[in-house]
Amino acid sequence: MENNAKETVLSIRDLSITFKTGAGPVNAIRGVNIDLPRGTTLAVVGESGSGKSVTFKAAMGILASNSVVNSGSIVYNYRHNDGTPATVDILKMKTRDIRRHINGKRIAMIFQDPMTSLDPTMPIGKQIMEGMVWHYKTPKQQAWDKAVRLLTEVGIEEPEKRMRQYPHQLSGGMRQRVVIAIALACDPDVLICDEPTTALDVTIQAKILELIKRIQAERGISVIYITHDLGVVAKVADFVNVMYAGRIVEAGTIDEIFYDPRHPYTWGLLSAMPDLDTEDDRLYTIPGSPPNLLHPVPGDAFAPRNAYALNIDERLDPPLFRISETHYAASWLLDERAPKVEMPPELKARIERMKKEGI
Ligand SMILES: Nc1ncnc2c1ncn2[C@@H]1O[C@H](COP(=O)(O)OP(=O)(O)OP(=O)(O)O)[C@@H](O)[C@H]1O
Repeated sequence: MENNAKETVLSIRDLSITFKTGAGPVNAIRGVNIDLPRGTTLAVVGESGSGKSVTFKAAMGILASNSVVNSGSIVYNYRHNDGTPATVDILKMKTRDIRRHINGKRIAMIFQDPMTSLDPTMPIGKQIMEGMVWHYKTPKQQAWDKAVRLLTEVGIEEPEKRMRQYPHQLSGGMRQRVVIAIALACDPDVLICDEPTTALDVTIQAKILELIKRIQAERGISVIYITHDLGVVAKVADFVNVMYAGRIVEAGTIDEIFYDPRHPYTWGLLSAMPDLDTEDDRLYTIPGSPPNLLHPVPGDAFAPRNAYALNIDERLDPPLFRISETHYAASWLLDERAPKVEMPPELKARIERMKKEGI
């Protein structure tokens, strides 16, 4: 979690966001810290409603109009065209400027349902060219040629023909490839993928994950995956941040999170994951549901669902305890005064198996 400006492309600090609703303010993001090391893939994982999407929508200047950013910074380290390094706090920028200079140009986002991010009335080629023309005033022929190259890069055959087609003429997997081509059009250095494969069947899902992985390696870009699916995380991530009720509760490298998880919520997620080979054999489902963030959360938000909760959890939210330079978890179980608690034996056995066979 240490912030090294030289190596970190995106650094979110103390982010707090509230939504104004008829029922009162919803405290959706409650002090989030996330670092994205340059050239790596970071997965942000957690149940629905934990705040994964909202966090990164803030970085894109696309928060809903009833949102209020109470505090925090989103520091983005980039390079000008001539290679000189620059730093900007995105949260200090006007929304208009984020859309002009950041969104779709330096940081691009892919959403889960390609049908909602593609315009059904516009040919595919034009949709890929749009960003280049808007951000860089790229001449039309040049933009066309680049769009054809991008379609080839994302694995679409007969790209010239596809350029003139409409989204409904393509399969779901192809449409997601087009969405990726659009995201790459301005050569971003950060790609945010929000559940990019949930709408796809398993075989196509695997192909899209492979594609994003190849693009990440070839272009050397930094990638953020937002997902509730640890199976996806296992396939793509270098680093993992586990999110619960608007906070990061555990952060570490892929090996630290899968082989040495420390937070009972991470234990729950890993136990609830279907076996990576057999696709079934869930050990456990986390009981209950996340708290309603309309109300203040006293103490640790996970305590009511946590079989290992301590008395202190009801009163005080745990800080992030440091396990290694890259591994942190917010659980009072890590306090030196806490009783020694081990993860459930079934999970331990599963982890031992994963260690032997690879994640
Ligand atoms: N415009 C809004 N008005 C009120 N509440 C909102 C708004 N947008 C998001 N929220 C709330 O913020 C919280 C975080 O939502 P977010 O979409 O980031 O969750 P998520 O972890 O990405 O979940 P999912 O996987 O379902 O997308 C949720 O409780 C959600 O209801």
